[in-house]
Amino acid sequence: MSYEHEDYPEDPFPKDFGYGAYDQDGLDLEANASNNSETKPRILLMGLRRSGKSSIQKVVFHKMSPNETVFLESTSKIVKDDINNSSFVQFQIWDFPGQIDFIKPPFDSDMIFRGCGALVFVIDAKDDYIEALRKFKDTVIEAYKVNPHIKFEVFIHKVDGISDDSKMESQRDIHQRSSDDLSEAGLDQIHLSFHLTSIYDHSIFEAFSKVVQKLIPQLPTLENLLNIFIPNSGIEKAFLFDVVSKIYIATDSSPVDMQIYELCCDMIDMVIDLSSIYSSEETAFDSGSSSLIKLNNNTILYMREVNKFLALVCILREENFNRQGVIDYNFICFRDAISEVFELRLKRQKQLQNPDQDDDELADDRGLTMGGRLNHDNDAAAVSRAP
Ligand SMILES: Nc1nc2c(ncn2[C@@H]2O[C@H](COP(=O)(O)OP(=O)(O)OP(=O)(O)O)[C@@H](O)[C@H]2O)c(=O)[nH]1
Repeated sequence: MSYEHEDYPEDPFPKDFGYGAYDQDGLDLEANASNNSETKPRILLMGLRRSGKSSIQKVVFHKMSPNETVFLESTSKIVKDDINNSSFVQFQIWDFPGQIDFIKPPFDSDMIFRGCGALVFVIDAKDDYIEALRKFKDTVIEAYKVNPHIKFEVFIHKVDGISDDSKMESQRDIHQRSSDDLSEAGLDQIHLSFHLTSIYDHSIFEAFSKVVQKLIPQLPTLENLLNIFIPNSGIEKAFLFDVVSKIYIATDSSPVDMQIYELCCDMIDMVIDLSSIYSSEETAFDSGSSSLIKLNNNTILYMREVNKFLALVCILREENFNRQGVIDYNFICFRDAISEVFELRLKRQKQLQNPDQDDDELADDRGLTMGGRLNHDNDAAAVSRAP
């Protein structure tokens, strides 16, 4: 993970300065559009001042403790953060200062929104949100004009300490008002999702998981693999975690129970903490990493490393763990399938960067997609071959 700043000059709006048009080295980013980091999907964090944007980014991606965020200073420049946790989790987060007017020059909306995958708009639920909704509407209208494929994600934030009833009421009201505003503007068809979040619990990780998942083109394949793996292994639920950020990049199709998700996050924290104490390696998480926790309700949490960045955490009934051999065998099939998806993705990325690649290589890729073991049925067969 790297961290980049884009310093504002003395005058925040000099004529030749468009937001984001230049990186910290003064390079013209548009001219460098083929540069790898610039072709990564971009997640924009926008919202009014002090709504909690920087706190979210620091807590989720930089392991800052929520209490420390009270000391964060107001953001005065766009902060770009490159997230390179794994081949699946690769994007840039741009944290915008709350005081920026996202629609008026010199804000270069064309440049900002064109490469954007998701726009996270943070609304402080503890504050009066009418002004925030007005800004949200203006931002969506402008962003949609430039890029109709953007996913708009509203985080109704700081809901800690608010009763469940008030949370639901705020969500209903914000949903209603923003949908009305946008349909008035003729934008009924946009992709709009709402999440109740707080940095003081796991809701922010859950919400970010959903945002990131929508940017992973291989998500349906990963979900299919999990849907095949689980019933054949006597497992109730499984999450594929990005270990560094604790966001889950895929899960099977059964509903997500927040308490189970929190237990899985805690398990990952515990494994990483213990491994860093006892491991002499630079990376505490390696191919031998696995962990088993028996809960007092006859349930087991079982974690296995998938690769350096990904872990599979499964929840199953204690009696089903008697057949650990089956689970481990099926897990190896699952892990192999994931690495094939990885390879395919890398090939595709190379291809995008080098569109002149010859046709034979293209044909190879198509063969892998159609005939490789990632084919749903083939994998079912592979998994059910388990002893
Ligand atoms: N109670 C509560 N406070 C939060 C939460 N998230 C952030 N805060 C607090 O909100 C304040 C503002 O947070 P920032 O992250 O600086 O807000 P920002 O949107 O980046 O602000 P600007 O940089 O001015 O645009 C800080 O004191 C945080 O501790 C949350 O989930 N719950």
